[in-house]
Amino acid sequence: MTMLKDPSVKYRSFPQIALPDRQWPSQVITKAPRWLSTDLRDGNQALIDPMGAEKKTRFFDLLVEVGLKEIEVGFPSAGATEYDFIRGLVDNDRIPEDVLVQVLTQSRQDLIEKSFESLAGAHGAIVHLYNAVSPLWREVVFGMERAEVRQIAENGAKILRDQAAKYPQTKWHFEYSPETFSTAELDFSIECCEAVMDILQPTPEHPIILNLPATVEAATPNIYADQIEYFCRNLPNRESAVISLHTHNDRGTGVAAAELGLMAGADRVEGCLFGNGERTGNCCLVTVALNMYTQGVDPELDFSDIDKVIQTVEYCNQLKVAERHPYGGELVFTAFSGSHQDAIKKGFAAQEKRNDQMWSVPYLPIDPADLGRDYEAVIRVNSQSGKGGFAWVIEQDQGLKLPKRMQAHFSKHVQELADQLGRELQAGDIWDVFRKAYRLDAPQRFQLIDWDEARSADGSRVFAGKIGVDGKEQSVSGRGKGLISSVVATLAESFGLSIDVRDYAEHSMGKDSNARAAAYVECVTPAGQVIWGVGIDEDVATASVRAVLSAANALA
Ligand SMILES: CC(=O)SCCNC(=O)CCNC(=O)[C@H](O)C(C)(C)COP(=O)(O)OP(=O)(O)OC[C@H]1O[C@@H](n2cnc3c(N)ncnc32)[C@H](O)[C@@H]1OP(=O)(O)O
Ligand SMILES: CC(C)C(=O)C(=O)O
Ligand SMILES: [Mg+2]
Repeated sequence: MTMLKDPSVKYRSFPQIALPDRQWPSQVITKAPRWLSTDLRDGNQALIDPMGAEKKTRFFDLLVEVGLKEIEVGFPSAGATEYDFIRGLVDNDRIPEDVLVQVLTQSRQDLIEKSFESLAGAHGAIVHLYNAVSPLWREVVFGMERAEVRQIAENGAKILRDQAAKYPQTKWHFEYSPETFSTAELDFSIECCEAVMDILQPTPEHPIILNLPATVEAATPNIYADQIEYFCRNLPNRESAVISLHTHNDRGTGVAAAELGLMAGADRVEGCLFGNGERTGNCCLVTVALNMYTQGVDPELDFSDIDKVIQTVEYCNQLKVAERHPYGGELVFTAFSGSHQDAIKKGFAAQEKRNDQMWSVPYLPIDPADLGRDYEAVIRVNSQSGKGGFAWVIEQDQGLKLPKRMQAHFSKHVQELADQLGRELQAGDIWDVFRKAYRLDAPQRFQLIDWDEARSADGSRVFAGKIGVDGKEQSVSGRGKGLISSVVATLAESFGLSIDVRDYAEHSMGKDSNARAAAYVECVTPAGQVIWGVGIDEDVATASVRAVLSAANALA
């Protein structure tokens, strides 16, 4: 088998929805929807090894901590593991007052009874009934016509109603999913939902949740939005229903579909953290929530320690969160490439200068600190990196703020090593290159031992130093207009070294009393060779003497 030249002989395009006056494209998401996590149900049913009680409990606690108020905790009729976990939550009083747990059931008497039994005694709970409604499922799975499929829903709804009456100590809520909604005829989905509503008699005060799944994502997300808007506009007694979205990610647009579905009038979103779930997964709740957050809308979910969330999710699912997963992936705030690094570095500097709260840094749609991430990993270095990146790393790692022109000079050294090693460079690698490139480690030909300075009546300065020259101490001196020029003069007079200082910069490293200073000199030889020297010392003046000697050592 190979891919077909004409796939239309095998696959049909999805038909457009007749909704010429659609309103959703001009809507904006301005508030958080109701969220439901189905990690412990849809997510769990898709795992290689479904969670046991210990993992489910950890996940449940995490969801509560993140702020989920509706949590689908399982499929109680699936077996003892599920049932016991859910009963345990109730019996051990693990469900906070403001949290509703939800369970899923097929429309079968024994399964529904088991589901109610699992939750009886909870302060409140949602029982979620589903049956597939689309033509393929009707034909292949049920072998039924429309009316018979609607009857499945009606039968289930009646059992829900009767079971709820049997356990009056719990405040029951009902959810109905016309499973495969997105591939079904809209009028038939509405017909089934209406039939269920007729039996369960929801009111605006006690509405039913109608969950409209893209069980298998089959079209572009605008089609799903059209379907949701059409459904909302044509459902009788709309005000007695909470419209819920349940998207899957088969085409990679589960999040987009949920967002457009909200614009189309939905009230609630079902999904999983980091998009676990059947096949390509459910809509990722973290992404939808943080997309909202980066538009200035409070999602009412807290991901301020996202790494902790990931740790628990990975442990419970035994699946890794991908490195490039929106917001959570290990690499999503990391730039390796030079032009991105340059822009980010400038962005941080501009942000600091502006000193206001508005976030506006190139290539970073969100402040990593809001998610509990530090800035260390924002720039990482390999052969694709540029001077801004190297300078950032050395500033973060060593507190050295290289002058702009020196960054370009240093860059050549780092690039050479990156190409040579063909791997990412760690901060330690870059610091090694720096020390070597600017001759910071002994032995060097000229080594500063001690120095002093005197001022003459004419304002000139006399540098008097003890310098180790090839390991032997030598007393030398020279006169200049300032400290640096007097050291340059000393080098010329005592060793015949001729250099011109073209640029000089210094800064303190750190703020406390142990702070050191760094000095940088850009020198030119009579032959036009450009040399950078670096000096680091507790004393700023000594740092500049060292910087000149570091340059001189390049000529030694
Ligand atoms: C889109 C979704 O995610 S739906 C949720 C899916 N999740 C799960 O299935 C996980 C938990 N499921 C289970 O543990 C089991 O499937 C159980 C306990 C629910 C049922 O087990 P079993 O009855 O042994 O098997 P199975 O699931 O194959 O049942 C298939 C039968 O249910 C029928 N069925 C399927 N869905 C429904 C439904 N929503 N309502 C009523 N009957 C249904 C099928 O038509 C089929 O009937 P048939 O035997 O007459 O052909
Ligand atoms: C049971 C339903 C809601 C489901 O998971 C789906 O259709 O994807
Ligand atoms: Mg699903």
